[in-house]
Amino acid sequence: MTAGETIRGLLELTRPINVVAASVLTFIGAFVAGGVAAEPLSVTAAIAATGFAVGAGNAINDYFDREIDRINQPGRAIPRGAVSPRGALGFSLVLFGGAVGLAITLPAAAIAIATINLLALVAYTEFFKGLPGLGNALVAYLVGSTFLFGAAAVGNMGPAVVLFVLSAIATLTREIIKDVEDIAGDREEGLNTLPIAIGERRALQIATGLLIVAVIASPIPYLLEYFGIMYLLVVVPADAVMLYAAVESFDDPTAGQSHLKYGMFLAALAFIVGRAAVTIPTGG
Ligand SMILES: CC(C)=CCC/C(C)=C/CC/C(C)=C/CC/C(C)=C/COC[C@H](O)COP(=O)(O)O
Ligand SMILES: CC(C)=CCC/C(C)=C/CC/C(C)=C/CC/C(C)=C/COP(=O)(O)OP(=O)(O)O
Ligand SMILES: [Mg+2]
Repeated sequence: MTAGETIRGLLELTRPINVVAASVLTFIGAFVAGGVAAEPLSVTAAIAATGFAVGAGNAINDYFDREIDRINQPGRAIPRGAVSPRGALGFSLVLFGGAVGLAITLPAAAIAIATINLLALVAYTEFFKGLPGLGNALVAYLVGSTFLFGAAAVGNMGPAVVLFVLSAIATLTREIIKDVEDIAGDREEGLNTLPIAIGERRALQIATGLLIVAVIASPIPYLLEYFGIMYLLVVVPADAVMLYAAVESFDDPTAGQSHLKYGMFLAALAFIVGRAAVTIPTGG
């Protein structure tokens, strides 16, 4: 294995797209709280802390999942031999250290969220992933919490709560679909995920029902005047993509979970566009 292949493998472990996406969500949390200009250093530290934390969480997940991934995802960095298990674990611990070093510079509420999240990231794969729905709910909380984390960094968490709920529900839907996709390896490893516990079709029905709730609730940020009409013009297509992806997952969970992620990214863009177009003063 060359040094270049190892470095590429380490980068892959972080899942850079997720690192960037989650960091953007943290920025959005601070942005909708109206505090980016007032607290640029805190916002920067929060964004960087999120990036380190997500990279660390993904890397340690692949470390703990290395046997499952030999079945489910043999092309990943550890199963294909680009990074050793010990190397992946050590890399994740360095990234966790970076997240802690940045998070402790933030206000108390942000430190509290980061502490909960960092502990959850370490505990997820070993203790929660194999519990029907609980592991999915924990990842959903983690994704949603990025909005709260960014808002807490600037001291105004109100507007971020709605974004927390919408993104957590959509993520819960996607996590259930991903468990349907991974059912073979998860069953081999004795994990009791939701599709294994209640059946694939029932799990997909629950996932789709949850997403419908989130889609119905998606106009709320506009109705609460957090976002302007531009938000609706972008979130409605995002809702359509997410609903299509959920229905698609009944026949093709791999395509469904992938397209659902695109819809979620478009919804995140709707949050940015919706807020940017608004001059409504934020409270607090
Ligand atoms: C109805 C409505 C308006 C919903 C809002 C949807 C929204 C904005 C969701 C945010 C989702 C997002 C952009 C998450 C960032 C990426 C991330 C950290 C995802 C969590 O990763 C866990 C996942 O299991 C990793 O697997 P994979 O994505 O396949 O690498
Ligand atoms: C705001 C702070 C301090 C932290 C944010 C933490 C966030 C947003 C985490 C996002 C969710 C995440 C990266 C979870 C890590 C574990 C993970 C990758 C779960 C999903 O993995 P599996 O269920 O094993 O499925 P795959 O590995 O096949 O994707
Ligand atoms: Mg995994």
